[in-house]
Amino acid sequence: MSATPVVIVHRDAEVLAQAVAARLITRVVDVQALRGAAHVVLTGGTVGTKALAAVAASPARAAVDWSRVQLWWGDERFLPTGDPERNETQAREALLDGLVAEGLLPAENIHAVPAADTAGFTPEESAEQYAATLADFAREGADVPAFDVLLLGMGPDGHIASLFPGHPALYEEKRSVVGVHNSPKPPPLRVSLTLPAIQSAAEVWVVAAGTEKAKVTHLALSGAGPVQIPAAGARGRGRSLFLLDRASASELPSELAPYSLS
Ligand SMILES: O=C(O)[C@H](O)[C@@H](O)[C@H](O)[C@H](O)COP(=O)(O)O
Repeated sequence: MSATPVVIVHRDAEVLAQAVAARLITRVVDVQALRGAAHVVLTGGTVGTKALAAVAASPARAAVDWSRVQLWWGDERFLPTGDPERNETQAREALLDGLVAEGLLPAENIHAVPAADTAGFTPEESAEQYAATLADFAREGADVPAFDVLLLGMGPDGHIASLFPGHPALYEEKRSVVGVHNSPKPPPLRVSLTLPAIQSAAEVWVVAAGTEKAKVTHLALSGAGPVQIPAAGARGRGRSLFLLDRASASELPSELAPYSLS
């Protein structure tokens, strides 16, 4: 796990989304120049979805070889296929369906978490199926693919993916994916990558905006434990980034974001 996250603060949520999009395109282009294929883990939430829309609108997206990008999700809301509240549906609308329609992204590169109408009746069944698909693409000896970049939104309580403060999923050490019940953020049933799966990624980027995230951003960056503040466990093997707007960074002491705050 990488040590100290790098904090980058942008003027507002709009600029943040544009900057995340530019950074994502560049990261995928760099990975593809080295290895050809890239594994990208998407997030639900406002900034994450806005960033995908910004990728869709960017002429630089043509620099990516989408046929060699495998797309995953860090978590999913356990709802039927096509439900507008599914993270998959929102990402498809923002970016993925357009890329597929243009013939750039093969539909089979989109690895959605199995929906409530296809996975049987429980989030656990969906989690098991998703874990099996991840394992199919894993490197030898691992249970998930070598994620090149893993995006995470962050809730005002410090949750990332569908890992909520104090929930049993945070203690999971073996499985890569778990079913989640009683989520405080609707809907109550969800499916989530676990911390070990998240922390196996080469790069983990937390994207957050708004004053309601300011307190928890500070806690996540100042030594809190991941059971109390899951975002404190948002660390990649190589690099961890907190990509923020000024509002969410407003309670950070200047030593945590020395150059970006105005
Ligand atoms: O399915 C979800 O709801 C998430 O993936 C969740 O972890 C989200 O990313 C955060 O709650 C931030 O969401 P906002 O950016 O909308 O606050």
